[in-house]
Amino acid sequence: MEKPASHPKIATPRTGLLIINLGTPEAPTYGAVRKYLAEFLGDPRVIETPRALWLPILYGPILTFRPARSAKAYAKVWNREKNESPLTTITRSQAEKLAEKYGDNVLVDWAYTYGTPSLKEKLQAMKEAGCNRIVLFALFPQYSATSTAAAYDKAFKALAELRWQPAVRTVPAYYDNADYIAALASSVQTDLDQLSWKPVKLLASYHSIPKAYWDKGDPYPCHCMKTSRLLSEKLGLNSGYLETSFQSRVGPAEWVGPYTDNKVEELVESGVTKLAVLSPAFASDCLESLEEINMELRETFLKAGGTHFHFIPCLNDSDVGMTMLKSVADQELQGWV
Ligand SMILES: C=CC1=C(C)c2cc3[nH]c(cc4nc(cc5[nH]c(cc1n2)c(C)c5CCC(=O)O)C(CCC(=O)O)=C4C)c(C)c3C=C
Ligand SMILES: [Fe+2]
Ligand SMILES: [Fe+2]
Repeated sequence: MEKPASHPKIATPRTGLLIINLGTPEAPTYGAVRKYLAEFLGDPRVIETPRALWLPILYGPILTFRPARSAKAYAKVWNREKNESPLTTITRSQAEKLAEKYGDNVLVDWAYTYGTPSLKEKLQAMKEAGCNRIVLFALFPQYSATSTAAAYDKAFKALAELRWQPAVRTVPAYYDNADYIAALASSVQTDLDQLSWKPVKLLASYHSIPKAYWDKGDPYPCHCMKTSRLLSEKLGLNSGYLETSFQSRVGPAEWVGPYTDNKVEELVESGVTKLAVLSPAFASDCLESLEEINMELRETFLKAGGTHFHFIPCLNDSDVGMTMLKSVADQELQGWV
């Protein structure tokens, strides 16, 4: 048999853990947001409309008008000190804290489905660092084709370009994982204990998806409902104290409801003046929690007649959050470390 001209380099074998978040623009500017939205909204996992119909709309009105509006929103929450999006600050910190927890046993890194650092560059770097086994961990607690599958699809596309692929495992959604529910419950309890007032209601607001995707079998809304139910049970709340709603809808089509802004107005009408809101669909605070909930929704609630509003931050890089993320990752690392 003919031998190759030279053998491929063989690094010391290692196991890698790549945490994946959605992605974010590189600057709160029209150009940077346009670039980010073009990649994100160009993904058929996110917008399923046939390309021939969707692309003229995307590259016409959407990418002409939306970047300005979104850039303004990003500017309100931008991390000025580090000149980066809050999603980047938090996701990086989550990866650093996981790396500390695993020490030399696992090479931990992070990447985005859309934008930079990309899955392609990080998978390539991990392979070059000797990772012959890689666990991909999409941080979305509830599964959706639009978030979880989109992330893993992008990773597999990058792997398809490698001649010598690592062995790969993917972390499943953890919407009902006991450690996730316990971490959420602990963060809610800690926050509520620090308030000088008691909320009349607790609202769990999840990012929505188009209703048609649910009708076609995306389990995301069911996962959200289950997270809410388990959280309510874990906290020992009276039935109906924790309500669930969906935010961040885009465009005129029907999305899964009830819509958070309508829900909040209804709550005020029914006499709820003190409200606490959490965002269990995000592992890390982002534009949708920091601006849409903590700024816009707060204003909606107060304008409608509410008196007290509190936003409970996402688990982020908190101690309970990091212990939970490690426990979820550990399940897929079994036998590899
Ligand atoms: C239009 C289709 C969209 C679907 C479907 C969708 C699903 C979805 N998104 C997240 C998580 C995040 N989305 C974020 C921002 C964001 N989402 C959309 C659209 C869809 N999302 C847009 C256009 C944007 C950008 C902001 C805007 O212009 O309004 C973010 C925040 C990112 C950040 O930079 O901070 C997150 C996180 C999930 C979990 C999900 C499905 C379950
Ligand atoms: Fe989104
Ligand atoms: Fe939004």
